[in-house]
Amino acid sequence: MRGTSGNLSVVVGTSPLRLAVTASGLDKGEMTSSDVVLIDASGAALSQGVPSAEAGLHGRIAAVSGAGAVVHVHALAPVLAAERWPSGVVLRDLEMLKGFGRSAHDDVVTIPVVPNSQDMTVLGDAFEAGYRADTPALIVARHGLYVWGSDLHQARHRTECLEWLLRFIIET
Ligand SMILES: CSCCC(=O)C(=O)COP(=O)(O)O
Ligand SMILES: [Zn+2]
Repeated sequence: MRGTSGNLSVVVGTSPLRLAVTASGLDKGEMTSSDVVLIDASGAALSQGVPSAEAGLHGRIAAVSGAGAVVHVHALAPVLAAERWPSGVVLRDLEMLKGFGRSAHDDVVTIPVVPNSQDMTVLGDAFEAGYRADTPALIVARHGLYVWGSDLHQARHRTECLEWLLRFIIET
C-alpha cells in the first residue's frame, strides 16, 4: 500500500450489515485500533473517525457478495491491465488461478473493469452490473484493485495471487 493508498474492511455484523473499515488518509502500515471506523452498508460512520473515502464501495461489495472482508490496493498491474483491456481482463491456464479460488486449467476467468469515479454509488452500481459470484475481484480503471473473501486472510491471499496473475499477463 504505497503512500496512504488502499483500504481494508471486515464485516462485523450482518443484520444489519456493519463493517470495520480503515480510517481515511492514513498510512495503513502504521494504523492502530483507534484508526478503524464502524460503518453501515452505505459507508456512513457509526463510530468516531473519518472512514475511508471508499467505504461505500466496501459496503456495497460486502452486501452483494456476502464477503467477510474486502481489500483494496493501488497495485500497478491491475491499472495497466485495465488500460490494455478496458472491457475486462481475461486469465486462463495458469496454476496461480487456484490461489484466486478458481481452477487452473478448466476456467476462463474475466476480471471486470469499471471506470473510476469519486461517487461510490456510481462505482457500486457498475460493480453490481458486472458481478459474478465466482469472481471475487474488481478493477477500477486508473485507480486500483478490489478483492474480497470470507475473511481478511483469504482476501489478502487472493489479492496477492491476482496481482501475480495480472503482472504475468502484462509482462507476457
Ligand atoms: C493516494 S490514495 C487516494 C485515495 C484512494 O484511492 C485510496 O485508496 C485511499 O483512500 P482512503 O480514504 O481509504 O485513505
Ligand atoms: Zn483507492
